[in-house]
Amino acid sequence: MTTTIAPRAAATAVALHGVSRSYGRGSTAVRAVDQVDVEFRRGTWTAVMGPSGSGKSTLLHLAAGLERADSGRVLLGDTDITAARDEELTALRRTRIGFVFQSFNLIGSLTAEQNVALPLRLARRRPGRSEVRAALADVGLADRARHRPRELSGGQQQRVAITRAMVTRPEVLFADEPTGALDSTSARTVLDLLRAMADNGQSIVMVTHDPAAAARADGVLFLRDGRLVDHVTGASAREVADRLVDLEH
Ligand SMILES: Nc1ncnc2c1ncn2[C@@H]1O[C@H](COP(=O)(O)OP(=O)(O)OP(=O)(O)O)[C@@H](O)[C@H]1O
Repeated sequence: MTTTIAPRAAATAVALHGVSRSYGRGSTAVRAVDQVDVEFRRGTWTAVMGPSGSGKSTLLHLAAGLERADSGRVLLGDTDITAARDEELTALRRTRIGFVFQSFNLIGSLTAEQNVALPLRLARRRPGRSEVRAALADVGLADRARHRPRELSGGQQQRVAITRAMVTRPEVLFADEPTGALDSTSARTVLDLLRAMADNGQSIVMVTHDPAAAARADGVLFLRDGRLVDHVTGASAREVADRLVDLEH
């Protein structure tokens, strides 16, 4: 009989070890992320919060391989992405990572289904229309497949953007303020979708300013001045808001 022991890294979707990133030089240098150690566990949804300029977006970009660390190591599963060459990083971002933005970043001249099919085309896969339609139907947009972004509400556009990010079945979905441009009803629809995805085992890392959004995640990390200062699980929106106010003073 063979016993398979899962490697330790299998439980970790993304890990940052001693990661730092500065911008500028000399007296104007800013240490946006300062010696951060964190592990994002597979199948969990983590919110990243902190005052403005605390390094949230930089941390997200480093974890997603959109920016390179000055020092330290970033591991996606057991792949050290800090050691990856540019073309490896590009390939990895196309296949193993999904990213959604506050401003949706859909291509205005393409329909919803063409936007969703794009990552498959970039990964040189011929997208089947039924696969794309089914993915849109899963997020309640079966009847919007032929619409262009300007013909969709903000919440619908963000659901298309999430579907596009997920179509390659990435190991981790990164989201930078995914509800920042939405009214509260649309925001709730998007958060419900992210919650359902996490409940299905999707790893999600999300930057947000909204305590109500953070409270939907499994855990919340708090940054201040580029450093990780706290981690809470099971906190209510009020508790998250209170913690944030503490950090801003
Ligand atoms: N490309 C850049 N060039 C120079 N400085 C930068 C750059 N990107 C970020 N910074 C600086 O790094 C620090 C962290 O920025 P970052 O955008 O990561 O913070 P944040 O917590 O996401 O902020 P916000 O909540 O306002 O979006 C800030 O002081 C910012 O001015």
